[in-house]
Amino acid sequence: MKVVLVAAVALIDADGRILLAQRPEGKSMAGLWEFPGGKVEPGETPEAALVRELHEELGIETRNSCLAPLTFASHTYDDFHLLMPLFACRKWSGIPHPKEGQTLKWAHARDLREYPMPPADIPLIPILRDWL
Ligand SMILES: Nc1nc2c([nH]c(=O)n2[C@@H]2O[C@H](COP(=O)(O)OP(=O)(O)OP(=O)(O)O)[C@@H](O)[C@H]2O)c(=O)[nH]1
Repeated sequence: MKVVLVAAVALIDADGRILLAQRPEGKSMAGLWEFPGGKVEPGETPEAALVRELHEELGIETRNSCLAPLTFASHTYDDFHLLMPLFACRKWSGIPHPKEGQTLKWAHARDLREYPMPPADIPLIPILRDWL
C-alpha cells in the first residue's frame, strides 16, 4: 500500500475558531470540509509544505516556528494510506482567501462535528475539542 504524506494545519483565530476549507466540485471527496494543507513533495519537510500551501491556497504567510505539532491521522483509503501530521498555528500574516475555489469557514471546536469531514479527520475532532 502506498503511504502518502500530507501536512495539514488547524489555523486558530483570536476567538479560538478553526479554519475549515470545503473541497470543491470535481475533486475527490468534493463537499467535505478539511484542514488546509496538501501533499509533502519529495525532499520537502511537512512544515515547509504547509508554509507553501498556505501561501498558494489561502494567500497567507507563516513560518516554521509558528507551526506546532498537535496530532496526526493515519487512515487507509481504497487506493492509498494517508499519513497526515496536523499542526496548530495561531500566527500568520494576511487574511485567508479562497484562492483555489474552496469555501472557507471559521468554526468553533464545539461545532466541528456539524461539518462533514473526510474519514481520516474524524478522530482528530475530539483531540482538537479537548485541546482548545
Ligand atoms: N489538506 C487536507 N487533505 C486531507 C485532509 N483529510 C484527508 O483525508 N485529506 C486527503 O489528503 C490528500 C491531500 O492531497 P492534496 O490536497 O495535495 O491533493 P488534492 O486534494 O488536490 O488531490 P487529490 O485530488 O489527489 O485528492 C487528499 O487525498 C485529501 O482527500 C485534510 O484534513 N486536509
